[in-house]
Amino acid sequence: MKKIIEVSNLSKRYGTKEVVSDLSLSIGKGEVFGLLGHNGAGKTTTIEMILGIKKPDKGSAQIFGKEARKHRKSLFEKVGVQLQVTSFQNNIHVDEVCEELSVLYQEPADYLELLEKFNLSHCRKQPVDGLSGGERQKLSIILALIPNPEVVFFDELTTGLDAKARREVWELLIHLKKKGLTIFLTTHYMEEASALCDRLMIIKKGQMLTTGTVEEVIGYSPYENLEDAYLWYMEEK
Ligand SMILES: Nc1ncnc2c1ncn2[C@@H]1O[C@H](COP(=O)(O)OP(=O)(O)OP(=O)(O)O)[C@@H](O)[C@H]1O
Repeated sequence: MKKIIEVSNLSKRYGTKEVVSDLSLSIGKGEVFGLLGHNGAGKTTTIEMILGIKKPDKGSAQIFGKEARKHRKSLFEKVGVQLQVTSFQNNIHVDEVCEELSVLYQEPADYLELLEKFNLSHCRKQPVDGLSGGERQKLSIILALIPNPEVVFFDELTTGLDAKARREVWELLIHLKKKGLTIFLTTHYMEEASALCDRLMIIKKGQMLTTGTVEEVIGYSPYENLEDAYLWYMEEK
C-alpha cells in the first residue's frame, strides 16, 4: 500500500515536560487512522508537527514523502486540515469564507454541494459568528474538504455535533474513503473510532500505549468493546 503519511520517532517537549514522546506511525492510501488519548495527551501537538506548524525536537514527519515545513505550498494543494480552533474574520458570512478558501486551490470541491451534504445550505448567508457550535463544527469540516484533498486531518472530528449530524459526517467520510481519501483523525468518541478507523493508536502523556486495527486493540485487552478497552489501557499502563 502506498504510504501517504510517515512519522518517525517524533518528540516534543515544553520546558521539562515531554508532551510527545518517540511516536512513529505510517498511514497508507485510503486508510482512516485514529489517534486517541485523554485531554492533553499530545494529539494536537502530533498533528501540528506532522503539518509543520510546530517543530519537533526529535524525529521527522512526512506527507507524500515530503516534510510539510519545507514544501508547504505544493503539499497543501492536496492536504485538508480541520483544527480545533478556527478563527474567522469579523462578520464574515459562511459563503464568503468558503469562496475565499476555494479561490486558493486549483481544483476546489464545490462548496455549495458540501453545504448541501452537511445540511448547512440554509446558513449560507449567515455570519459565521452567528452559527451554533455544531454548525460551526460542520463548517470547519467543509473547509477541510474544499481543497479536494487526497489526505485530510480532522482534530476532534465531531465534537459538538448532535447524534444525527455525527452519523451524517461518518457516512460522508466513509463515502470519501471509498473514493481513496486518506484520513487522520482524533476523537474522544470510541463509537466513532470503531465506526471509521482502520487503525488506531492510543497515547497517554505523549507515549504510545498500543496500536493496531480496532479488533487488535480490543483483542489485546480483556474487554470486548473499544470504550472498555480504551479505559483499561489508560489505567493499566
Ligand atoms: N505552547 C505550549 N506551551 C506549553 N505547553 C503546551 C503548549 N502547547 C501544548 N502544550 C501542552 O502540551 C500537552 C499536549 O497538548 P495537546 O493539545 O497536544 O493535547 P491533546 O491530546 O490534543 O488534548 P485535547 O484532547 O484536550 O485536545 C498539554 O499538556 C498542553 O497543555
